[in-house]
Amino acid sequence: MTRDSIAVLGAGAWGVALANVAAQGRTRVPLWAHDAAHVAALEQHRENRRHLPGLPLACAVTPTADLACIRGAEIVLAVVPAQAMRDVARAARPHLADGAAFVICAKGIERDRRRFMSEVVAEELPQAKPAVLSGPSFAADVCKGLPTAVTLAAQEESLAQRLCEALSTKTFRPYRSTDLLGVEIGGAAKNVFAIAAGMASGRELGASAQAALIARSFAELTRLGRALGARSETLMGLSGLGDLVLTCGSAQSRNFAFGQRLGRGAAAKDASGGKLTEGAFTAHVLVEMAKAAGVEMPIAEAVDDILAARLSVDAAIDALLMRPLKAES
Ligand SMILES: NC(=O)C1=CN([C@@H]2O[C@H](COP(=O)(O)OP(=O)(O)OC[C@H]3O[C@@H](n4cnc5c(N)ncnc54)[C@H](OP(=O)(O)O)[C@@H]3O)[C@@H](O)[C@H]2O)C=CC1
Ligand SMILES: O=C(CO)COP(=O)(O)O
Repeated sequence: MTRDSIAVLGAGAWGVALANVAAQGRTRVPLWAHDAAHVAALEQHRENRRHLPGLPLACAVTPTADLACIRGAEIVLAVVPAQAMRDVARAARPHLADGAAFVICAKGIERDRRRFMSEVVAEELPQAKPAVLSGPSFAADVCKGLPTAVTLAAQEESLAQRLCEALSTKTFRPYRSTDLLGVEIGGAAKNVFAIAAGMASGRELGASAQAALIARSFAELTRLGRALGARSETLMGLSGLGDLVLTCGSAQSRNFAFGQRLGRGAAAKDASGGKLTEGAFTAHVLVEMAKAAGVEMPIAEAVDDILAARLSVDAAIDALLMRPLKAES
């Protein structure tokens, strides 16, 4: 049986990790990067020294700066930062085959137009079948072949199943879903909550506070997800609770590490360490969406207020602790 052909857009840490997954059982996996110098470096070193040092590209992975590399691909994995997804999807439009699966692997919400990634793809790539891959999965873990499970959602269950088959390996295990929005909400929101968890760690608030923050973050995520039509089992699954627990509990997460630096007193503009922190881009639009849906998200709001310098970390902690006592929900 021939396997579906796969091309990957975006050659950062996650793009490389997923290209290596796709390379298993395939002889050629194009890996597109927007920067020709980056492509030359990938070809020369056979690794991404900036974003994923020490973890080599699989032999079948072919770096290229030519977007036409997606021509003929049955599955395209879109692994660029969320705020770049629209431009990349638009540029991909003339090259993408009719009916190809366009799998969103970014975790975030478009700030300017307040759109989920699946909405961006629907607007820019009418010929594509959108899908979403998300869940607890650090790129380095996946590249090292450590066991990982994710959710892979498409509108048609048969497509979700086909995508799971195309991407599963001995150690990378996708579970299928048809709840695209639920998967997207979990992936986008957990990055914002990971910043909050990192701040608590940076302020040394203790393990009890850390657990409370994760549980109350999950309550916020669930409230918003339900209001927007996500399914409970999705929110409680790998892409919701699973990724929230991973990202809020590990300094391996860039969002958590960013929050930790904020908690230790760094200014927001200096706290990323030069790394992509999707939660910082998503916090405000997430809060706006919650307000529009009439959903309370005090932890997400605190993160947004701190990032916009409307509130200090200590004032945000005090404000959260002084909220009126209420029933747990
Ligand atoms: N890393 C991980 O473990 C995981 C990441 N993700 C998600 O995957 C997405 C990508 O993250 P990740 O790969 O880790 O990030 P990285 O920062 O490692 O890589 C991002 C890549 O995208 C490139 N890029 C930046 N702007 C554009 C643009 N306008 N057009 C095309 N390419 C661009 C960057 O190039 P340059 O270096 O030139 O800026 C870089 O190669 C994020 O949404 C993240 O949340 C999801 C699961 C796991
Ligand atoms: O999404 C991730 C793990 O599932 C990666 O998290 P960070 O972007 O915070 O590093």
